Amino acid sequence: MVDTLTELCSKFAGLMFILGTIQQLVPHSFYKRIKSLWHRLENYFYPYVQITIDEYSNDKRNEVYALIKVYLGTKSNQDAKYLKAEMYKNSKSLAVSLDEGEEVIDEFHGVKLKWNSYKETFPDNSQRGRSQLLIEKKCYTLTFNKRHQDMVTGQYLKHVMEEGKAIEFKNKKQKIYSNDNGDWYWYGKGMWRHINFEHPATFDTLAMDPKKKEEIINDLVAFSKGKDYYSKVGKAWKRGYLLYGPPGTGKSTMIAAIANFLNYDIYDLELTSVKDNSGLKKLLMETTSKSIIVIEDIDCSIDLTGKRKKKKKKETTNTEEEEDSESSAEKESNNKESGKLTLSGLLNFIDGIWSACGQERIIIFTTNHVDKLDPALIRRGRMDMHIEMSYCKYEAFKVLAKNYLGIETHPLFQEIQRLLEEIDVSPCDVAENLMPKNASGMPEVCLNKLIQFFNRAKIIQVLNKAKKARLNSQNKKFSTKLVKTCGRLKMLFE
Ligand SMILES: Nc1ncnc2c1ncn2[C@@H]1O[C@H](COP(=O)(O)OP(=O)(O)OP(=O)(O)O)[C@@H](O)[C@H]1O
Ligand SMILES: [Mg+2]
Repeated sequence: MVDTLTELCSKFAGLMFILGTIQQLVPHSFYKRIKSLWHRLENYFYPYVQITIDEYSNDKRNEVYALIKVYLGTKSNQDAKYLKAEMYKNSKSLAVSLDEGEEVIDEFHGVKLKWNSYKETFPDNSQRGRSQLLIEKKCYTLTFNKRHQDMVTGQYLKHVMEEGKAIEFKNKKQKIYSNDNGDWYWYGKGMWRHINFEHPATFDTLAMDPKKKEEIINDLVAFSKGKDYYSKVGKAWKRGYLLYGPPGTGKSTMIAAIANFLNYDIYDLELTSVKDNSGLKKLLMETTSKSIIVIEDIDCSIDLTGKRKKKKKKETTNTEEEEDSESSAEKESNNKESGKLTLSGLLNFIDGIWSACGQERIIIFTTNHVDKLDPALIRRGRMDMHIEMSYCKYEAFKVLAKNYLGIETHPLFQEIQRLLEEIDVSPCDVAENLMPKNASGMPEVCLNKLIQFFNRAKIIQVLNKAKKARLNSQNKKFSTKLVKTCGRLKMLFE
């Protein structure tokens, strides 16, 4: 097909020249007839249209050209002989593209489309007098049959752009941003500074109940594919997750796993560095789509409950929904009066009208004390999914054993399972004990070390319970003795 096309092109270029000559020799009416006949012939013999996409348009890099380049890089493997490989600054992997002079045939809905890559060089006339420089002009051409013009301009080019964007997004290096500007080694201007995000956590390495994990993954997939759904129901395309649980249970690790799963950037929002509500709004406006905004340890970041508590005292009969929304006048006076960050400012940040200034965003709060948080902050709709990160149970232990020791079963697993049912230990502690100190005797050595750790933890937990029980004891003399004994025993085991 391609050879025939090229041949036809050169023949018709010759015929165009003949037509030009005829125009000068014959009367105008006769020429018009010839021309109309010519068009019919042309459509019959050469029914093709060509679209050219230049690398630069109005002296600016043409984004369409860049996306086509990315798209054709994935199509070129079968047809083209000469390819180029380049490493871009913010890309995770090498980008392959068509070399100049190459061509690729793409197929869309059964229609064949021909792409060509060209490069022209010509002298730069603006540099008169000096040794002349050469200017390079690159472009792609897309050639297809005229009868598919609507499909190509309506659907195919849109498809190329979307695919190009998706490939570009998959290859981009993730970044983590911070508003804590005290750290000089972060890059960038404006309110956020960034560095590359290279955390290795994934859902495969995250130790937790497999059912819960699957539920979270499904939720994330539904969210990332939910563009049409969100616009259909009229909701801003964002989702809130509250991660709560004791220290070392994997809340921060989960955030890294989510970011890696979706390939999103992270905005680590340090509330103590935010001056006031308008500062928070500005920060929000500087975040991009496809990102995760994280507020870690929300319970101890800042005292956000004061104002609301006062308000709650005033109101006795309102519903929760009414409690959430302060009247705008009251809000304004609150902000002006204090000139600082308030709970209503944070609520507006999460789901006020400004929160829709970017799309496809996830907001995550983490806390060790979920009961300390203002209910308005974490109500469903704001924090859509509440995820408890709990102490390590047997299923989670198996994931850690696989990650750290590369084993899926072992005779000592039974003992470990029994102990895990009796004690509360964080995955962080289990992981620490599974880390081999040297290569000898693995994995036996590590598992035995873990069992010892569990036994110690069990005794400490029993002693702690006994200590607490003293409070309820009527016999003061006995309880004081018990506390002393517990304290001594605890010291032996810690
Ligand atoms: N569920 C888990 N799966 C895999 N590794 C975990 C898990 N929980 C903890 N770890 C390990 O323990 C370390 C600490 O975990 P992490 O920082 O995620 O805990 P956290 O819940 O955020 O704790 P904190 O409440 O103190 O912030 C991690 O580096 C990771 O190696
Ligand atoms: Mg953490």
